[in-house]
Order: sequence, then structure tokens, then C-alpha cells
Amino acid sequence: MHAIQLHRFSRGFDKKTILDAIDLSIPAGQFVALLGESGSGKTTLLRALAGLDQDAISNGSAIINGTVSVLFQDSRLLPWLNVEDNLTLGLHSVQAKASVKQMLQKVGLDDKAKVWPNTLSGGQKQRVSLARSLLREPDVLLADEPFGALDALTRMRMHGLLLRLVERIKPTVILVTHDVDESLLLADRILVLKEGKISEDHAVALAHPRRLDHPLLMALRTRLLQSLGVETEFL
Ligand SMILES: Nc1ncnc2c1ncn2[C@@H]1O[C@H](COP(=O)(O)OP(=O)(O)OP(=O)(O)O)[C@@H](O)[C@H]1O
Repeated sequence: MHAIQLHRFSRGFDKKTILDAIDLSIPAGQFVALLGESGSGKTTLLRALAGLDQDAISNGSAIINGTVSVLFQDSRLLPWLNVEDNLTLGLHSVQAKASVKQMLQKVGLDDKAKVWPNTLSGGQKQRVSLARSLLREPDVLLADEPFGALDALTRMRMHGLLLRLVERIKPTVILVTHDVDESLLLADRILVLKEGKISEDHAVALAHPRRLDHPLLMALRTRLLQSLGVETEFL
């Protein structure tokens, strides 16, 4: 079954077309990275799938089967609730609350359950945010540059953490990113958005953990950078 299905899906703002009759099927459990130059419409596509931006003009259809969680670049934690309460918000059963403790352990923050979000580092906030988005074990995770504001080392740790959680929960993932290496390390499939269309669609059939010096990844990296308009001669 497909978790996400777009059929001639278009979306624009103020008569300007951003997404132009896109056809796309994403099978359940696939991890898709979405690349594209700045302004190509990656966020527009993700927000459309999340049911946001109701003022946008849409055509065609975009269907998601199952429950959805969204993860943004900024952690969006509620500053007046401690970490644990940010996670338990909206949960009712005692069992669900117990799973919060487990999830905090998984993201390595069990000692931070009672602290305020503003006392956490950027990476810690994003770990809480990741924990929150996966706590309800969604069928689909829509992530918009969730690691874009983190330093390189923290980002690498987050990659490992995300892969571990995804392996356990097995959601379908769409990860919007500017980072070609991130897409190569994480995704089963890499899409490039250009001029309103999916201009490239690559399967990456390699097990994790991956190394960027794998010949397949090195070749794909050069190709992707070129499609994104990056001069690769010295890279
Ligand atoms: N709410 C809106 N109203 C009007 N125009 C919008 C709106 N949201 C996005 N756009 C326009 O849609 C285009 C695509 O924006 P979008 O944020 O989807 O691109 P992106 O590929 O995610 O870019 P970036 O990589 O820089 O985040 C841009 O030209 C942007 O100005």
C-alpha cells in the first residue's frame, strides 16, 4: 500500500505556481529525502501534505494514509511546560505516560524530564522534538530540515538517533533537507524538486550505517550536487 500518493498535484500562491502537476507514490515505510534549490517548493510540498497553508491554491490530489507527525527546524516546544509535560501533552493513559519515560531514555534525555525547554541546548531541544514527533508512533513523519540549525557533530548524532527510531517504529518518512550528504546517509530514495516538478528520483538500496566514500554514494553525490547547480570540480 502507498502511504503517500500525489496525483497531478499542483499548488501555488497568488497565481504563482510552485508545484506543477506532480505525480508521486511513496510506499509505506520508505524513507524519502527531498532536495531542491532554495525556493524550489520543498516546504510547500511538505506543508501541503501536513494539511497546512489552507490559503494556498491547490489542484489534483494529495493523499496520506495513516497518522502524521511533523518535525520542524525549530523545536517548537512550549516554554511554560517542562520537557516531560511537553511530551505528555494530549496523552491520557498511564501507559502512554510511561512510554514518555522510555522515549526520553531513547533520546538520551531521561535526566532532563523536569527541566524547562529554555535550559536545553539546540541539539537537546531537537531531541525532545524528535521524541515528541515519534512518541505516538505515526505512520508518516514529515520533517522539514529538522537538523538544519545544528552543528555538524550534533547533526551526525541526530542522524544515528533518527535511524534507530525509524528502524523501530517504521514510519514512512519525508525529510526535506539542503544537505546532500544527509540525504545520502539516511534515505532509501532521493527526490529532487526543480521548477515545480520532481526532476530526479533515485533509489538508494544500501544498508545502514553507510559511508559517504562508498562508490555508489560518491557517484550519486556528484550527480545530485550538479543537479542542484553546485560546481563540483573542487569538491
Ligand atoms: N504562504 C506563502 N505565500 C506566498 N508565497 C509563498 C508562501 N509560502 C511559500 N511561498 C513561495 O513559494 C516558493 C517556494 O517556497 P518554499 O519555502 O516551499 O521553498 P523551499 O524549497 O522550501 O525553499 P528553502 O530551501 O529556501 O526553504 C517561494 O517562492 C516562496 O516565496
